[in-house]
Amino acid sequence: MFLVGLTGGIASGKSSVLQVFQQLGCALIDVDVIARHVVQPGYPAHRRIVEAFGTKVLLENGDIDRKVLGDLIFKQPDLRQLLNSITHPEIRKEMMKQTFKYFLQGRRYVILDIPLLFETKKLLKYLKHVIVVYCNRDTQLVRLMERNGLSLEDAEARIQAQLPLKDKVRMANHVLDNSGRWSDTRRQAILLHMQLEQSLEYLPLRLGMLVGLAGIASLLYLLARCLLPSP
Ligand SMILES: Nc1ncnc2c1ncn2[C@@H]1O[C@H](COP(=O)(O)OP(=O)(O)OP(=O)(O)O)[C@@H](O)[C@H]1O
Repeated sequence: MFLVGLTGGIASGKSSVLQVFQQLGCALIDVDVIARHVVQPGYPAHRRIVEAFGTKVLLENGDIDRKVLGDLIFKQPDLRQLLNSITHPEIRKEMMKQTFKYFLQGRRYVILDIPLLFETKKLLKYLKHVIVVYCNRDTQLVRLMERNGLSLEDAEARIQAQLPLKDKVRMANHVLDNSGRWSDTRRQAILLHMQLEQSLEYLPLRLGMLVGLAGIASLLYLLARCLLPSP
């Protein structure tokens, strides 16, 4: 099995593209979903966030108020770092669990949806391929304003807070251009899936695992022969 990162810019079309991969039956790990999961009440990250930021970041039902927390960290990088230091280790643990589950299922590749892959860089070393969902800046701006009901100024500020999409494109192995019609993007995603599914890059890890298991089985057999009395 090998890991494929999927990233892009805000409102560039990552979630839409992921839905195509999902419809094709691909194994997906959605880092945003995990990030929401690990801060639910009762989880260690929830307790540590309340200790660090106070009860003002809580909704009445005890959930984290993502809007309040998001506004807080958007303007203060040191608070963003503090939040990351609480949530990232928990997110990584859950990602490893899900990756292992897919490995046991015999999947050839797994797509990890990591919106800020190039900004944080932490997971890059584990990825065999990186897909960037690109769209030109004007299209991105319009889609973001429409989807989030933002003013031009606010939408620009949010795009500005991320690495420019053009730089991400330069660091990608595969670029899905989502500037045009959705049917074009969908076709690009299907072709890429076929290419990844046919790749033999899943073999080294699978063979390594088989060799490892065969080694352990032989060792157990030899041990049993030495330790058990012969008939
Ligand atoms: N090719 C397309 N044509 C028209 N609209 C599109 C196209 N692709 C995506 N959209 C729309 O653009 C918006 C942003 O797309 P999407 O939510 O998939 O982006 P995203 O990269 O996941 O965003 P974010 O990271 O901000 O959550 C959505 O409203 C989506 O319906």
